[in-house]
Amino acid sequence: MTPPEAGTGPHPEGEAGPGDAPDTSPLRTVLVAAARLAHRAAPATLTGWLLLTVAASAAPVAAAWTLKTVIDRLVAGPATGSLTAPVLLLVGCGVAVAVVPQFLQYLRAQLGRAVGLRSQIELHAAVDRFTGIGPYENPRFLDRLRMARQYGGSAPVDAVGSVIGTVGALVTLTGFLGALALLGPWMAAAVLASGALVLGAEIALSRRRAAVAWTVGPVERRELFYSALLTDLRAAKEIRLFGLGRFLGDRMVAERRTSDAAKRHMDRQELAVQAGLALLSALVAGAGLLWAVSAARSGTITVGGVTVLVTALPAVQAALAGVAVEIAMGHHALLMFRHFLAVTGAAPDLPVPARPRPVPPLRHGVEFRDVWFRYGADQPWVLRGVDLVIPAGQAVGLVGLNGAGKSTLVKLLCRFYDPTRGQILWDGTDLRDLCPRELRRHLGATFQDFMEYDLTARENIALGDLTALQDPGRIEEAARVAGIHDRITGLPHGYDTLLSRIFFSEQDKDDATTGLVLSGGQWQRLALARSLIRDDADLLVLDEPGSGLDPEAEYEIHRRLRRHRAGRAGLLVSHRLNTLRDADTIVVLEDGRITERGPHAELMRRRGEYARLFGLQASGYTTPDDDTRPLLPTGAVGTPHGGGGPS
Ligand SMILES: Nc1ncnc2c1ncn2[C@@H]1O[C@H](COP(=O)(O)OP(=O)(O)OP(=O)(O)O)[C@@H](O)[C@H]1O
Repeated sequence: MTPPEAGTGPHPEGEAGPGDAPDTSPLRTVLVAAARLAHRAAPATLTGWLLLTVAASAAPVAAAWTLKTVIDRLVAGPATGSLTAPVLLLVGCGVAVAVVPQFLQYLRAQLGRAVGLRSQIELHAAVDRFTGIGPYENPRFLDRLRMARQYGGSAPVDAVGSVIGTVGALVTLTGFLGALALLGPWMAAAVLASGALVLGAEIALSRRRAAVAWTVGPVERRELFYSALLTDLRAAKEIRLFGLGRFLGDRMVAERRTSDAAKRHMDRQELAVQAGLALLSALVAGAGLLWAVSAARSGTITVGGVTVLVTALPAVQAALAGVAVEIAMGHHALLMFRHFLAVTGAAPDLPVPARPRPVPPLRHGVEFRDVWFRYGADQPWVLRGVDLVIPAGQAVGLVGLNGAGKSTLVKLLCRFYDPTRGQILWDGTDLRDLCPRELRRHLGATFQDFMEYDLTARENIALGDLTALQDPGRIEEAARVAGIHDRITGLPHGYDTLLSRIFFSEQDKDDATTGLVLSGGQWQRLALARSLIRDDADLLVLDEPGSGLDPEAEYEIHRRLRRHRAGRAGLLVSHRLNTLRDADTIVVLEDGRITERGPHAELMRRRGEYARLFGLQASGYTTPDDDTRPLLPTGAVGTPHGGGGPS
């Protein structure tokens, strides 16, 4: 059989996956999306922030002009009018300048919290929409996801804040620039020119900052990986045993040095540009001050005019610099927010029909029809033309060497990926035409790399079907079949014992029973119970369900599972061939191809790969002199017996 030419998935091989598309959406669109997110999160807070900012920005301008009036009236004498109203206005402006920033700070923090929460909800909803697990294996997508999580909450507030800040700065700027233009037009022009320079430089810097953040992303991810390894409990044993602490620590430090070097280079560029701009502003302000003093001496402007100039000059410069910084910050925030939009707006990883067909209870079986699969266009074929039927009510055992493609076949069956070529049919309907969520409700599955949840024993089991949370009977029944019921009832709080090393609350600290941890095999039984809780599952998929169990426990569990499986389809993967011997059909997968199939006895008679592996395993357990009869029950792991057994 020759391999097919191309993929048929939603992202034909070689094309970008979800969230992979380059960042090309116009910044205006990104800004509108950021403002909409902020508005969805806290509309009243956003409006309050905008109004107060305008008020706070107008106050210094009003104060400067009022001060000019007060000084000019003081200099000219009482005949020029009363001082009460302007002084009261001056006091009012002073109070506003002092108090409003505190409220602004509160409103910004409040908006930050609301947007942070909203963005987390929307991000997780977007990720939850992915049907398969392919995106999690795409490093580019993972980087984007990390950026989306990091900036999804803060970037919209920064972006909207920069617009509001710019509006505020423009209010101040217009007021003072008017004063400057009236008193010294050339000075206004010089200040504006230097402001434009600052603005251009800040935007260029912000582009550069965003590019640096994106390039150091993978470096930071590797650093995090090494750092997490160094503090991971599971890694701690090997790290100590093999003396890897220094080696991993050095790698972590090397990655940090690389990212630090890139950031330091960026900081130095920023320092040089900003120091130059600050010097330019200082020179312009100095020249303006000299001119104001000499103009007052010659009587061109009044003393009040000088005060307005002295206030306006730095205020205009500060406002211009403020506008530049706000725009640059907003620009940077928008560039970062694109990652969030790329994730939340990502195309589906696998195609889901607009009107999926209902998933009926399995009546005939699941069929793999000429299934070819590889993880990417540049990867080798993992499954090569697999034809396989798992009939309803029957068990199929799947056997093969490491890397033969067994777990991949299981992943396709759960529709975590679609076949690159060929079809998987549920009672004749392509899995791609069914609703994935509904399909999975018909499956019970235990994976090789099962999860250990830091939750109570009850929750650990009920996660397989949340409706069971209120039904202790179902949880206990699943635990019994998985052979973990007795162990759980012996725990300090029975099914309510927290299985975790994490303290979830302050009270937990004083509870000696918190932090209880099960053995590997016991965790595996819990995972098995989790998949068995779906008592209405039509298809049970067990990928190495007993790899962590002792032989007696595995024998016992397989005996119970046989009863539990009765009437439903099952796909059982195991390297311990003896546990599969009573499957209706055993299938041997070699390098992605099915090379043998049939019941145990027939395969043993055929003396092919299955018989060879079975014999190898059996001879590893017994020697001609061994007498195992009293030690293990009939049919237990490692004591193959019966017709067709190894000779
Ligand atoms: N996410 C992945 N991306 C790329 N290649 C993968 C991925 N997962 C598995 N593979 C490759 O696919 C092949 C089959 O792997 P699979 O896990 O299906 O084998 P298996 O038969 O279950 O092996 P084992 O008995 O060791 O569990 C292997 O060569 C593996 O390297």
